[in-house]
Amino acid sequence: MWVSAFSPWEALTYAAVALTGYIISLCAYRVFFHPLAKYPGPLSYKLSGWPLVWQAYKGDRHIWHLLDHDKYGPVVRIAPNTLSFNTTSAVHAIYGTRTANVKKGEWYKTFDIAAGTYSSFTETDREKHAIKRRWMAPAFSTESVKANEPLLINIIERFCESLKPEGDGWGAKWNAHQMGVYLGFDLMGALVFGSDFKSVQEEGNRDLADCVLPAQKLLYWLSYLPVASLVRPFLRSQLLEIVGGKPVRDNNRLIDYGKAQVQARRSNEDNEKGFNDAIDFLSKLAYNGDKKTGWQPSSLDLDTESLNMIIAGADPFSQVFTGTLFYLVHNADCLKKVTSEIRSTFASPSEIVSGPKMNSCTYLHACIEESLRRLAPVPSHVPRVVLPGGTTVDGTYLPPGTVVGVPQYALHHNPAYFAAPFAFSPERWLPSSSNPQSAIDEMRRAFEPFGLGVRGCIGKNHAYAQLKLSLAHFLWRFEIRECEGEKGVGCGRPGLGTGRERVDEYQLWDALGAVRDGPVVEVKWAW
Ligand code: HEM
Repeated sequence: MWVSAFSPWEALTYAAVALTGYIISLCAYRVFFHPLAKYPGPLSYKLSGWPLVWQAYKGDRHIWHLLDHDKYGPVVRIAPNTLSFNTTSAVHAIYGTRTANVKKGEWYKTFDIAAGTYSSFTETDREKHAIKRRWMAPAFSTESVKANEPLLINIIERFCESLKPEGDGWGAKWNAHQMGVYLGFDLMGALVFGSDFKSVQEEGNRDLADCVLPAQKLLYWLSYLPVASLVRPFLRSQLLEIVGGKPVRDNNRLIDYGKAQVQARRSNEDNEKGFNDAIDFLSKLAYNGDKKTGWQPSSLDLDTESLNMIIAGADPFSQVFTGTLFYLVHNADCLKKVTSEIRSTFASPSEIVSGPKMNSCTYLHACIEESLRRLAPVPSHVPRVVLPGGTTVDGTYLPPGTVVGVPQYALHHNPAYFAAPFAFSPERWLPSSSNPQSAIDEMRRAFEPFGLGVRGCIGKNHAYAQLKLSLAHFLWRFEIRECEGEKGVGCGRPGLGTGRERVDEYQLWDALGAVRDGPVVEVKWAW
């Protein structure tokens, strides 16, 4: 009866009016009455989360964070419910304190769920995460780093061997980004699975290593979709393989490789009886649980964690290894200093191991720190959600449900903390009469390439060991230069996009890690 009071046309008109009214009220609420209404930011960010999706899709989020902080100040509203801070006090309040009333939120849930469950990286429940972190700690201890070192050195030496030119002159050109990806994957394959991928040496073996970045890029922008929760259940489906294409298939291939490895461990009786002395992470994790609670990992936990470790470990390593080479070939003085330090410290490659001699290479360490600062390997805001009861950041109360974060790239280039922030200057990390230790300590508070606190990087010790060993072995053996005729690959340039004009800056396209290219280099045996 009631329905017949309206013609279809009238019903459609009323529905359109109601929808328009709803959208106008929502916009007005978000701009004028929302609890975050007082914070500055572009109008488009206040109205909707779609600008973030677009920035994530384009890989430019970190650049927009930096530009927005330059324009609007230390706190910017980057989405209706999200604030970005650019201060040391905020980074410690949000990530660094065990008592911070925040947790990882829904955003993380898209990443490795296709493998079956949440990993230590994506688990949002604080208790469950603490269990996983205790379970994984032995694999990431200092002893474990030392025990794995011969394995890593073997892979690094093979990497150097495969780059060695035939004669005394300069060898064939190679793309440092690509070779860095293969080295990173080979190192992590050995650590996580005990596998010898040989992706550096054999082109036919590069299939899996080539999967990491495209898969990460896809998951990154998908995770920002306002409808991400609707997409998640389909991540492992054939439908998404058709719609998402190669990146989805790549992600699934990585998962399948991990699953096969887990199954091999699970069906190995020696392993089960504890007879296997393999030191790879998976062997360590497969038959150990959390001693405190008695929790034991399921096969799904292992599938997911192995995927997580290979991605979380391989890509940032490659990024920093290649990025350091980029900044060294573009800064001849730094290259000269670091090579002479390495060659005068170690008499031969067989001496290049972790220990007092490596620790004495302070310039090498400073070059790595400076690359970590410039690259900011996880360059954008990684979000935390405020829990019931709210929290206070930089003197302002934030209500429960607010999403907060500090973008690494913006913080690492904040002139309030780093003088000449776009200069590559390892010297800033070394004490001298004009650079007292107290100033370095203060600067270090704004330096967070591995994150901070309970959700900070569990692989930090492994990462430093891998970076130092790889760079020291490589630079001991080789002279390196950018290839004539291929100069500028990886550099910024006018016309490349907003914020990408600096010619001496290694360009990253943010994908939680980062897509990048070059430099194209050639090497010569140094001895
Ligand atoms: C240069 C190398 C590396 C950098 C810059 C880096 C950076 C980071 C950052 C910033 C986070 C926190 C992310 C967040 O809050 O969302 C993180 C977490 C993590 N990283 Fe790394 N990482 C590196 C190497 C590694 C390696 C080698 C491994 C494994 C062997 C690893 C495993 C992990 C794991 C498992 C987490 C999650 C920790 C948790 O939430 O408990 N990372 N990493």
